[in-house]
Amino acid sequence: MPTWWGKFSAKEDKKKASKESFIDTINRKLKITSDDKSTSRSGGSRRRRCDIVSERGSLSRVPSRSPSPSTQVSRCQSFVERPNAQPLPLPGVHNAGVARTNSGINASTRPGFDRGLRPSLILPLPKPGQVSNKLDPVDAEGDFAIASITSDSSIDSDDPSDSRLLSPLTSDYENGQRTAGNSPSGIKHMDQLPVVNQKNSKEILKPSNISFNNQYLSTSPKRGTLSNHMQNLQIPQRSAFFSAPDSSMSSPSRSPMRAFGLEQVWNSGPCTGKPFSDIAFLGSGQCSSPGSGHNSGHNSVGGDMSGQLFWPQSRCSPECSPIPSPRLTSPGPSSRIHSGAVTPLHPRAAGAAIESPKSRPDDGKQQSHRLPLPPITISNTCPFSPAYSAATSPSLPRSPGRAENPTSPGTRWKKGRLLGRGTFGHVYLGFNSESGEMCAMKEVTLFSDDAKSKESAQQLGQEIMLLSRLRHPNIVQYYGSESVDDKLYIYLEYVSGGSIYKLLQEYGQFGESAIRNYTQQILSGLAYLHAKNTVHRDIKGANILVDPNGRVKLADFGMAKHITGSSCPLSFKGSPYWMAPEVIKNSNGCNLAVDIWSLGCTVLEMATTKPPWSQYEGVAAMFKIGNSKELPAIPDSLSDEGKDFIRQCLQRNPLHRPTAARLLEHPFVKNAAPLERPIFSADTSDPSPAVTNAMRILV
Ligand SMILES: Nc1ncnc2c1ncn2[C@@H]1O[C@H](COP(=O)(O)OP(=O)(O)OP(=O)(O)O)[C@@H](O)[C@H]1O
Repeated sequence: MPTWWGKFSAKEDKKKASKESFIDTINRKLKITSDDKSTSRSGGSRRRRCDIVSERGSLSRVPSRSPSPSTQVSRCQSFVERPNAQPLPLPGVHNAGVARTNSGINASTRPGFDRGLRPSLILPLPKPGQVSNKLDPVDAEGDFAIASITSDSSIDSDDPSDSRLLSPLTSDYENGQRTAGNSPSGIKHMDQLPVVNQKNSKEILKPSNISFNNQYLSTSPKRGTLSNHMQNLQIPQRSAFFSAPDSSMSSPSRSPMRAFGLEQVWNSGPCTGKPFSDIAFLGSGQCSSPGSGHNSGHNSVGGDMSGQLFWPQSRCSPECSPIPSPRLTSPGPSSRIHSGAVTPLHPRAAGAAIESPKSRPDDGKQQSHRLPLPPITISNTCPFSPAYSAATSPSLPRSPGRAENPTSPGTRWKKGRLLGRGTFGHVYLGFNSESGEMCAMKEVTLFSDDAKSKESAQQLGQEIMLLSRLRHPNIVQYYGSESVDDKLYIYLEYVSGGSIYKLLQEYGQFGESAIRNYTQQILSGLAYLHAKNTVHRDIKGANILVDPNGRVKLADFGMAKHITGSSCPLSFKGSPYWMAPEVIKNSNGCNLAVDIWSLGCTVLEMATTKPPWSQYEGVAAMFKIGNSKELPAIPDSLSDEGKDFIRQCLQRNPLHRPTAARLLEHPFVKNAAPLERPIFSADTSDPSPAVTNAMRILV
């Protein structure tokens, strides 16, 4: 006769079996080594010291940060790329340790998986001659573009194939890109990027000798010219140890939500109460505001899932927020899941960190490639003006042919205040004193003695590779890059309004009109991207920037991937709350459709300030996304069109999700009214109603 206990046990067993099944799925995907973890932890504290120094040297206001007991950082990790997976612990086993707050439990004291997760995969550093006989520009480029050691999809690194896929919209920008050139004056190709010196593990990266497994890469869209551009940059062959986003070696990234490993899942808050971690990669800032547009990078909590799978309970202002860093309290929405080791602070880190943010000394330059000139602003930049044309880019890199000011690039762009911190480094405002123009300078410090740095270099290379091929008003424009000492600078279009995430934190949820408009612009960017067979894989509020005119720009292409097949094995990448179920479950699907799911989450984020299922934490959230058949709650305040749009995006079967181009026809975005912005007439005899009203009040 069954007892109450027997019934309870049966029920529990059933639940457990369900969880185990889900966990097994994750387990197959996530395989990380404890070595990485310990490295990351030890690196974390050092990283903090570095940041302190760095922040002192910066003119930017820097948010105060409390010490984080957790230092583990990880980067996106594909499950399938971890051949030596450790078995996942069952959720129930560790639930006792679940805590949302910073418990102070650190890696060394945390019981459980650390001991069980012995390093099972130690990837060797590349040897100088390792792949010298495998030089294949196509593959090399592909490696950079795919950055996946497991993907079946081949990389179509040249754009001719892309052009065949271009929509009319795409073509406009593609043409623009080609006529203007991918390499505006002074823009540094990948072949000019710093090279990881593999000969001496202690040696700082020198621009002249960066090599990624002796393969070369060029951002040039023309393969035929690769050889002419590949003097310096060498990239890893496929499956080499530093295939950035998909590599089994985690990136030093700080952004927590992009990638994660099993260990992180189970050592995360829900399981252990482990607080959020910092990332120890030099140059990667300790942002305090998750996803905030300024000085926060986005949130980037370190790699542990505790930092990745908690929705922030408190919000921080973008700069110098008095609120404790979300790293300590929550991972922030833009966190990516990470796995693997954290780069320890390089001995030279402090020196590098204390440099003046005001300007870069020219005498330290290893290379003096001509920098791209600041963008030329052209008229009609307001996307909401009736005359706005999608084919009109607000800013274009100057013509490569311009010969003015052939001096060192450092004399043109001066590093200004800190705009934000991301996975790979700090983003500063760049100012050209000659022209008065601005850009966003992403600064990354590269060291050769750390696998994560190398992986970061590769991932940045991928981002550069992808971005340099894109030209669209709703995608942040890449201007170029250069190396200075052991730093790599990437120059991007400056988008001053910050991220959607930051705006949501500061001003609350958006009205439907703004949501429609922003969604329409995001979709335009996605339709362009998808037409080029490129999937962003990290669409979320924190990665979408807004300029003062309300123009929306997709940013942060560190997770993006160019695919040629109709589908390829999905990598476990992204930010969990925005991650499509098929990604969590690692089932086959249409890769491009993962962005559509994330877009649906982002629409919900704009409407509620939070992504769906943010009420769940850690594994529970992933379980919900991956296994539940439910739709997340859609606010009643949204119109029926809005609700339908979200439902279309959040279809669990990726094949059922409409394409971005199709969604542009959805009434929710098709009927989007341009945001009103009063344009004052120069004729003072006819003041606008707003001015009249203000004068009336004053009188
Ligand atoms: N073009 C830009 N204009 C203005 N601010 C920017 C720009 N690019 C980045 N930022 C700021 O810097 C922060 C970090 O940038 P970004 O997200 O590109 O870095 P990342 O290292 O790729 O981040 P992640 O941690 O998501 O990988 C952003 O949140 C934003 O605040």
